[in-house]
Amino acid sequence: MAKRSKNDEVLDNLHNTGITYILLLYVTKKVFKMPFKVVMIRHGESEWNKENKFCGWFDASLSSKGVQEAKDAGIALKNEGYQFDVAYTSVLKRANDTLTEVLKALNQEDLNTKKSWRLNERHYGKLTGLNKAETAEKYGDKQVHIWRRSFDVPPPEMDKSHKYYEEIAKNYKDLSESDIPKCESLKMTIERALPYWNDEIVPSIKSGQKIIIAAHGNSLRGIVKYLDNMSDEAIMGLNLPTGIPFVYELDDDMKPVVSMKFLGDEETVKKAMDAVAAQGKSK
Ligand SMILES: O=C(O)[C@@H](COP(=O)(O)O)OP(=O)(O)O
Repeated sequence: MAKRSKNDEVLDNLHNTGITYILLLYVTKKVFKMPFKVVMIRHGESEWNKENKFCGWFDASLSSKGVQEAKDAGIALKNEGYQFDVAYTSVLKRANDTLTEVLKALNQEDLNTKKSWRLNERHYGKLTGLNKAETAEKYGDKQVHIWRRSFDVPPPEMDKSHKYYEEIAKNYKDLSESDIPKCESLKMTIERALPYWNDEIVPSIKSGQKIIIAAHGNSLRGIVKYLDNMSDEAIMGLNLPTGIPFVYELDDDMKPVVSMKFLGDEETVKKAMDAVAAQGKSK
């Protein structure tokens, strides 16, 4: 029999420890019915949130307030003892930079991070770059509410002559032209985000990895609608605040045991949600 080296023994031990760990995790979860915890966060305030502009796939940076919100979110998570095994985010700077600040606060700057355009904000089409309150003055509060919050009415399409078309398209050279939306309703956003949730994120949750998702108002509303099985009407009333993490606890079938528990006091969260709702109203 070939002589086994010290390295072989160390590798065997590591392997066995890994298997024992996974088995223990599985048994503990089964016996004590421990749910899986998932943290989600909408990015901190962006420059375009600050200017109250429809942003969508435009790659706006965080405002200084947004950077601070992200740092505070990291501290709140740290105080609750959170550590993660993998992070998921969109390909947009405002979500990436929020995640970076959160991970810095957790001393986890080098965390395995996966980015996908499927977690991007919904594409706001022709509305991209317009001020939300001015658009409400022009088209009426009701129409803007439909564009912002209806389930399946998309905003008007962005064509190639749009001011921001090139600036957005240059970042998606790897996507086929048919994959780049011209506009998206929440329904269309869910249709492209859910395959990523089911094929990439769910297997990672089920394997016991602790995960955080840093994304956007509407890509997260889409995931929340799906998880909580919310009706098309109910989702219209949900406005996610910037930079406040929220936690889901999911059972083995990925059904929520605890839904959307914010790491922040109730009044602050409510105020921030009301402020997001008001962004689409004429002054
Ligand atoms: O695209 C945008 O303007 C906002 C959401 O806008 P509303 O749907 O709340 O108007 O997206 P985010 O700041 O989360 O990336």
